[in-house]
Amino acid sequence: MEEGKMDENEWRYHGEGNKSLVVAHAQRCVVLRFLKFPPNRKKTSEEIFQHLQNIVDFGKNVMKEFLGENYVHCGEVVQLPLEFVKQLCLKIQSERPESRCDKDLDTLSGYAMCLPNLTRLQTYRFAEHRPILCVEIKPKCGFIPFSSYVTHEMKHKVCRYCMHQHLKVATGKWKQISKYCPLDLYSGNKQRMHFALKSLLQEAQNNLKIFKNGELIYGCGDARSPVADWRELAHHLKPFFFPSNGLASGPHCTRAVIRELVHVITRVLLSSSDKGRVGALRPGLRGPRVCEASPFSRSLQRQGKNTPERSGLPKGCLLYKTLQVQMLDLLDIEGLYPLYNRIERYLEEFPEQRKMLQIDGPYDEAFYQKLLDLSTEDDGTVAFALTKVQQYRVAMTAKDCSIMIALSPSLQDTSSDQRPVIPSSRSRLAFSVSVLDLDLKPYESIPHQYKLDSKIVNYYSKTVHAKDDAVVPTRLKESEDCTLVLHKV
Ligand SMILES: O=P(O)(O)O[C@@H]1[C@@H](OP(=O)(O)O)[C@H](OP(=O)(O)O)[C@H](O)[C@H](OP(=O)(O)O)[C@H]1OP(=O)(O)O
Ligand SMILES: Nc1ncnc2c1ncn2[C@@H]1O[C@H](COP(=O)(O)OP(=O)(O)OP(=O)(O)O)[C@@H](O)[C@H]1O
Repeated sequence: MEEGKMDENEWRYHGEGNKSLVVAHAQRCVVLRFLKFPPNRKKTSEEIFQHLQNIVDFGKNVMKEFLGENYVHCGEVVQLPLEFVKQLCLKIQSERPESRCDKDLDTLSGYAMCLPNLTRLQTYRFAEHRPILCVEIKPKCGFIPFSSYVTHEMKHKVCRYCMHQHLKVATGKWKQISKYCPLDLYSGNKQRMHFALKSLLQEAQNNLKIFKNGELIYGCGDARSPVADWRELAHHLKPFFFPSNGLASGPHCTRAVIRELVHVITRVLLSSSDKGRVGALRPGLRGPRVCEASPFSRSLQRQGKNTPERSGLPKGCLLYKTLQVQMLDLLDIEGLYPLYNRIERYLEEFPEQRKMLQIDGPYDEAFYQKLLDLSTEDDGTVAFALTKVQQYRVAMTAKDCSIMIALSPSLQDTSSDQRPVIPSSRSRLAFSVSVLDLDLKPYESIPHQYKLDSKIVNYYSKTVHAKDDAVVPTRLKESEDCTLVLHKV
């Protein structure tokens, strides 16, 4: 990056989350990722540099090890001219969703991360004119806790995502409950995965975005005003998936194109890359494979089938690896919180030890090695508490990351396209899979997680489950066939 020649007009607003804002270069396949902070919570430039460097180091030394070289793009910290950042901030302000404007872009430090633009990933000499489709999925936590510290029985039956949905709707974050259940996506069972992906397409919330040639074409621009127009989406998808039923327009064509998308994404998600040392992580215990709140499993229950066919994920695929990292949450927040308190008490007595405990980094090889200790026998030491707390932070990071799938028509001549390909009705699609938002969750957020967990479960138990016993839930009427739920257009 030639910092002296930075021109804000060459960059455009790309997207943002709760903690960072991303701008994309108009021509080159790179993005800048800036940190965001609540107004008045200003950090020093040195603190911001260190925070960003920690993100890069954590990606390199921990997440690349767990998830594999090919899936993780760590980027680098760059220093930008302050005038450029100031002008850029002014330029993009009007494009920011209102719901994200409670935090301001950091314009004072001049530091940002420079990363490949994963929505336009051109790693292997793509022909410039070839369209690129990119599907971003934030799958969230894919397992039901198996820890014996769990006190709420409901947590052994219903997954956190499905419970949280009800609280989110009650607090106005989203308008309606999604039929998506992460356990369906992580099941490895194609039928369940198709159902999960269709559910995401029906109610994207912040779990699904689709980009075409780097532009957001589907999913949430603004968290509070999602648009779900399948006809328009199908129109965008036609260069990639010509409907196999031969129809060029109309609702049947739309549905056929969407179905193709779902099938291709499922195949890509099940594809494997052998890299990554996730073999080192074998939590062993597993909770139930099915969430009782998932409309898919409810539908099976009604048909008298209690558990769907076992499929399981192939060991090399990104979903499998991500799930293994999520399962580093061995004790659940209920078992973890007392250990956090043990560290807090220790730090009260020996505040100078914080650095030595590596709570705020460095996230180096030594930090990674300690994460591999999966023992759950508490010997009462601070060392044990620390290992479990750090594993929990890493697990929470994997529960909140996103998966980016880039698809592009492949040339017939395979020698010029080294990426793996997947057949579709229109052409063969070269694809790449990456993971993003791998910022280690802060130590300080543990008390918040503890409170939130209890709030989610209590709300679900008191309101939803009580009602559930009495009446059939509105989200799943008897007539609904879960395997074929398609949005009417
Ligand atoms: O707690 P959750 O499950 O609601 O997850 C938060 C996300 O909400 P979601 O459930 O995806 O709607 C939340 O996403 P949104 O800002 O709501 O889009 C953030 O990703 C948040 O992470 P952080 O505090 O920014 O590091 C996430 O918080 P963490 O719990 O991952 O720290
Ligand atoms: N390298 C990248 N290439 C393309 N798009 C990206 C890249 N990194 C981030 N984005 C886009 O920017 C959005 C926000 O980025 P990111 O998820 O890192 O923000 P965040 O604030 O850390 O998220 P969260 O709300 O989960 O804390 C992503 O959802 C994605 O659409």
